[in-house]
Amino acid sequence: MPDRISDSVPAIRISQMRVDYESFTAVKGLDLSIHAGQIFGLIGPNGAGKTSTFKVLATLLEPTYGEVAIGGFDVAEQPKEARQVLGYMQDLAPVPSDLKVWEFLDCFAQAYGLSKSERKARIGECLELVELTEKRNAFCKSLSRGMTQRVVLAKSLLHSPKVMLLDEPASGMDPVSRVRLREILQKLARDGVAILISSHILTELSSVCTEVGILNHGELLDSGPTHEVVERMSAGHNFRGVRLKLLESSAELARVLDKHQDIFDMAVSEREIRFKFSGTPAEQVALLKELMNQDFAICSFEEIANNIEDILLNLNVPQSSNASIAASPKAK
Ligand SMILES: Nc1ncnc2c1ncn2[C@@H]1O[C@H](COP(=O)(O)OP(=O)(O)OP(=O)(O)O)[C@@H](O)[C@H]1O
Repeated sequence: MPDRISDSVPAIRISQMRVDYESFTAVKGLDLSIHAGQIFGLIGPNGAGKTSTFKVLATLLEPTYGEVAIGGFDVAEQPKEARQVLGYMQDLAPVPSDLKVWEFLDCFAQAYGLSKSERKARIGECLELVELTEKRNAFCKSLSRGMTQRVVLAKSLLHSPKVMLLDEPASGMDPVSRVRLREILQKLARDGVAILISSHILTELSSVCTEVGILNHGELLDSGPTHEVVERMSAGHNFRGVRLKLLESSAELARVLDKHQDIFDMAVSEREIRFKFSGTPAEQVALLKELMNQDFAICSFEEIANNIEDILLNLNVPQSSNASIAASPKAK
């Protein structure tokens, strides 16, 4: 098959893509271009439309509207060709527990049309890449969740794809596997593979991605080099993020904080409270003194920098009953 990816043809091109589920629009007019060698991180809270976007790119879901091409092949009109250039690692992909690792990989290698000798060599290379060579004869069911994720990654790489789609690949991985994943992605990118990755582990994502995009309610709010996006999204904020940790239930303290006029967007969990504080530094000192004078078991009071995690936190308005929220700074 001719290699259609070049400097002028993006590896992934999404133009005005919309995804509707009956009357609900999950993705609203998305535009995105990702080139060979790029690692692009799609960041967004639950329900932002990340998986819907990945499913369209992986030819598993037709977009309602718009044009989507992988390696120059339109996913709706040339899905077979597109599939040959893409590798898709879905969020927590199941693996058959009664197969050995090499048998599982061999099934997919056969489906990709590799000959017996090619299959053997390629399975060996992919297992080496994900550092699971010694698990070749192990049963899939005996692997940890992190190792299973790495086997799924090896499976997605069997046909040497030019485009990799990884939806939440780090979920379930231990820290060592995550570092390994980062190294593998960087190596693939150096070899010219275009990578689209989504994750909730944002610190991991920002350190590996060349660019990021912030998706919320199906709309791309911003995209570009990571530090530029963080700067733009944080610009004009006249508040600081604060995180309080407690040794006891945070409910009573949350009630006190909720009455404070400079505190908003409060998110409360069992022993932690996060909120935004719009007061001056002197007012922050006064708040801290006031809290210390009361009988709360506060073990830390920490300012959270405006990083990509805060941006996501700002977008992700909690809906659960254990979170109380005020949408904007309270009127003074
Ligand atoms: N088959 C479906 N039918 C109806 N609505 C759906 C369907 N699949 C997804 N949705 C809705 O579309 C929206 C986007 O879902 P999607 O899974 O793409 O988001 P996401 O960013 O991947 O979220 P998460 O991180 O929770 O997986 C959500 O509101 C979801 O409930």
